[in-house]
Amino acid sequence: MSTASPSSIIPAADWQDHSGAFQDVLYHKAEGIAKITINRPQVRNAFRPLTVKEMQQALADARFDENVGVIILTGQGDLAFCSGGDQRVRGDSGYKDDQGVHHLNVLDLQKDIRSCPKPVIAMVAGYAIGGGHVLHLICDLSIAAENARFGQTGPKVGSFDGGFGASYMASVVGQKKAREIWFLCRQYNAQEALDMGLVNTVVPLEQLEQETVAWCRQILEHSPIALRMLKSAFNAGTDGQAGIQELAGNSTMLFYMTEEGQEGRNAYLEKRKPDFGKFKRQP
Ligand SMILES: CC(C)(COP(=O)(O)OP(=O)(O)OC[C@H]1O[C@@H](n2cnc3c(N)ncnc32)[C@H](O)[C@@H]1OP(=O)(O)O)[C@@H](O)C(=O)NCCC(=O)NCCSC(=O)CCC(=O)c1ccccc1C(=O)O
Repeated sequence: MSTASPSSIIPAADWQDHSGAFQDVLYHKAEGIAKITINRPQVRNAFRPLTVKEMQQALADARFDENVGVIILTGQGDLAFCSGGDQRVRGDSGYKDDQGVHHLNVLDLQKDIRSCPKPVIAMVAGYAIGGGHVLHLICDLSIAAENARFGQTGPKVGSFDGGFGASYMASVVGQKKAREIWFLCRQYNAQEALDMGLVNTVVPLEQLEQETVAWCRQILEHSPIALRMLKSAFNAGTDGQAGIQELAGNSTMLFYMTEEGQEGRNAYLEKRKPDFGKFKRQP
């Protein structure tokens, strides 16, 4: 079983361990909150293909667990949220797994986070750099500790994220700032990140989880369907056809839940003509 290294962040919930056989990830649940923690502090929580695969598995579990309403994504320890792809296993066309197969599977994880119908909150202590910065960026909310530092390194290390990392970043911080972040590869402190709208709030390191869990508890008081619709509505504006598909899929789900939608199914199964005449045409 995975173990956690010491941290000065005060635990804020009675977390139950669901890490199972995960090697690179810790996975906990409490009070309707799922917490996915990248557990590779020795490399500032850089991800390798296995890390990403386990994060996808944990995220899928959280998505399909009816008792979970909100998901926290974080990194183990005080020093880093995530420092991006593990450069030690970077091959010539992606990141190598134990079999030597090359992956860029963090792109799949990004899509999973965007399309998860539950709010995903990045809880950031220390560095969120490179692909790690993109991970926090694409979360619905980001809560930063005072020691958080943000930035891209792609053009320095021979990489770039031309997907969410470019266009979605520009929609969050503006075109000029996004180009500055990528072209100059500077690091930004938590206050600077707050000022440019990259994070929602900044708190002392020790209080990071308390604040994040307080936000989760407040979200959990609210309508799951309203939250789901809002997330997909926000994504529809930024995530292209995939974003529109999510919003449309949620509309279909809501229609299935109506008597009118069910009349079509029932009529088919009962081999009769559907009676849609009994339903009002709303103005
Ligand atoms: C994060 C740092 C700024 C932290 O600095 P510091 O606190 O001084 O610690 P260090 O002494 O540098 O690091 C400690 C220890 O960790 C190792 N380490 C840190 N980061 C990595 C890493 N990313 N890979 C491998 N190892 C790492 C470091 O070497 C040290 O080990 P020792 O054994 O003690 O030497 C600083 O560490 C730093 O700048 N790190 C590198 C950041 C970086 O450039 N990351 C990669 C960016 S590229 C990327 O993430 C691509 C991701 C991707 O898969 C992708 C693919 C396709 C499209 C888009 C993407 C995408 O961007 O998402």
